[in-house]
Amino acid sequence: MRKPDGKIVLLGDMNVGKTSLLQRYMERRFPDTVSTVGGAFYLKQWRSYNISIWDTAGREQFHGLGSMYCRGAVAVILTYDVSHPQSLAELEDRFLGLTDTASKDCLFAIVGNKVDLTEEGAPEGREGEGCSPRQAGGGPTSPRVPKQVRLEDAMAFYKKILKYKTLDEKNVPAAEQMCFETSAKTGHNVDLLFETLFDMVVPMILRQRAEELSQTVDITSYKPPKRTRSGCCA
Ligand SMILES: Nc1nc2c(ncn2[C@@H]2O[C@H](COP(=O)(O)OP(=O)(O)OP(=O)(O)O)[C@@H](O)[C@H]2O)c(=O)[nH]1
Ligand SMILES: [Mg+2]
Repeated sequence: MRKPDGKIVLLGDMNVGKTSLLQRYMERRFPDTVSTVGGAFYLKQWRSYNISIWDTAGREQFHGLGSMYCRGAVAVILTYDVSHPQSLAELEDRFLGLTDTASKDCLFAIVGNKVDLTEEGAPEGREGEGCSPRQAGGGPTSPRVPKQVRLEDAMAFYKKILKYKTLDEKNVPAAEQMCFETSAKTGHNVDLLFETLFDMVVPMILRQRAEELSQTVDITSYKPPKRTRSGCCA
């Protein structure tokens, strides 16, 4: 298997729908999930590049693994549940620090999932596609509730991330481009999320490759230093 050219990591509290988002995108379905243990990854070929997408466990007991998964990541998807404000707060309190090991120009996407549960939710055109009978997280008849987390709150968090990373707003994608509301259940905005990120990380992968090449020593042009009689180098 060829080494992946870049790594994208999904982070967020348990139950926000990280595994479901990834399965919706990669397998085009919304199956029952079990709470993730440790982490798992999918490989996605995008143009001529291999991108690994890592699904991590949101459960507190696996927290320590998060920074390991983030090592060298070109993008991190910070996921919350639009019907649970605490899940957005957790991103700042518990998950942002885990991204310190990511690549220095790592991109951040903030994703509010389960928008189908809310009154403003996504159209359910793809409802039922590949769904299993349990349909956890609310079936077609479940009452819709007002959205608990506004997109503006996610955008404010994005700006806090830029501050935390001491990044200049002018040099990074705008909050409007990087904050998404999705539904793994209906598929709303799921392709848009992943494919926007893939397109954004390709130039980063190329830049990283160029940097690696420039750091490679060309041994054919290497000239050994002259030796003096005492055996020291001149
Ligand atoms: N209504 C609705 N339910 C969802 C959606 N995404 C996930 N769920 C449900 O939410 C629950 C948790 O989903 P997971 O994808 O397992 O959540 P997770 O973030 O991977 O959780 P951990 O692995 O424990 O960190 C499951 O019952 C899913 O069916 C969504 O977009 N809408
Ligand atoms: Mg999971």
